[in-house]
Amino acid sequence: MTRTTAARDGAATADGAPAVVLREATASLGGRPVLRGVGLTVERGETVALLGANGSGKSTTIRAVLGQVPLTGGELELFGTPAARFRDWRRLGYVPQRSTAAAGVPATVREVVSAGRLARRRFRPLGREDKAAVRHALERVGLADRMRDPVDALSGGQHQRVLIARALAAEPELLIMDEPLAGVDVTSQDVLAETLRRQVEQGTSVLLVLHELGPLAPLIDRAVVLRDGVVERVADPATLHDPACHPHDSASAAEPASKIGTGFLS
Ligand SMILES: Nc1ncnc2c1ncn2[C@@H]1O[C@H](COP(=O)(O)OP(=O)(O)OP(=O)(O)O)[C@@H](O)[C@H]1O
Repeated sequence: MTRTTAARDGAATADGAPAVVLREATASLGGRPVLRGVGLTVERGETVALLGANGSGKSTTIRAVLGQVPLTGGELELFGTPAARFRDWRRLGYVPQRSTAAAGVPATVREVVSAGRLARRRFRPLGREDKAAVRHALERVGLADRMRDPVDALSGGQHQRVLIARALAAEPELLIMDEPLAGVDVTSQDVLAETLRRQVEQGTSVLLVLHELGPLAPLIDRAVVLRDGVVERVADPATLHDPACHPHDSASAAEPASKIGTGFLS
């Protein structure tokens, strides 16, 4: 069964509403409008990339989906429920930008990943099933052998893998990631791509902010390109390397389209 078919079949189940529907969403930060009418849908089982230049509103959009930035207008629905009534936040997993998470925290790899399971347990002690989920998540990202190490002893790419394992340990139905490849070497990028591919195969919906498509390109179902807080374009994966997808990328204006395959809006 193809991923698309799986998603379609998922949509036929009782709980088949899209993972995310954002309609005409507006939001302000520091008194300034940052989102100016963003529309975005992530169907069940779909992987959607948010692209756009620096400051276009990508992180703010996903923070709005996570309920961290209040909407001043428009609508947000999660799994078919208006955000104001949505309580099942454990269905969402979040991988923040690396620089903002777990830096300087005196914790082991296992403790950080276990934290991803705690919300699901409503902060009761972890049971056998939880511990197995933590180990499984660490195996997924190739760090099972480092679980007793302090997170501060890891490289940047390994650190990123820990944050992804933390989100995976909660077994989310929707995984939201903010620039998961930023500052990550090619080997770790490949590990992350493989981890994500297996997750998507199991039906997880994914919304992620990217600057570089890199090894994640084959996983992307749709790319939503933001500009100045509005959706400038929704691109089909087949056109992702089309220079028209990123008209504000100075490199794309200067180089032939065939050279743009390795980067996107960067
Ligand atoms: N806490 C804040 N207070 C005020 N303005 C903010 C705040 N956070 C972000 N902004 C502004 O909101 C706009 C959108 O920021 P956002 O982080 O969503 O952009 P982005 O597309 O994710 O950018 P980047 O690619 O640089 O990460 C920017 O102009 C930014 O300066």
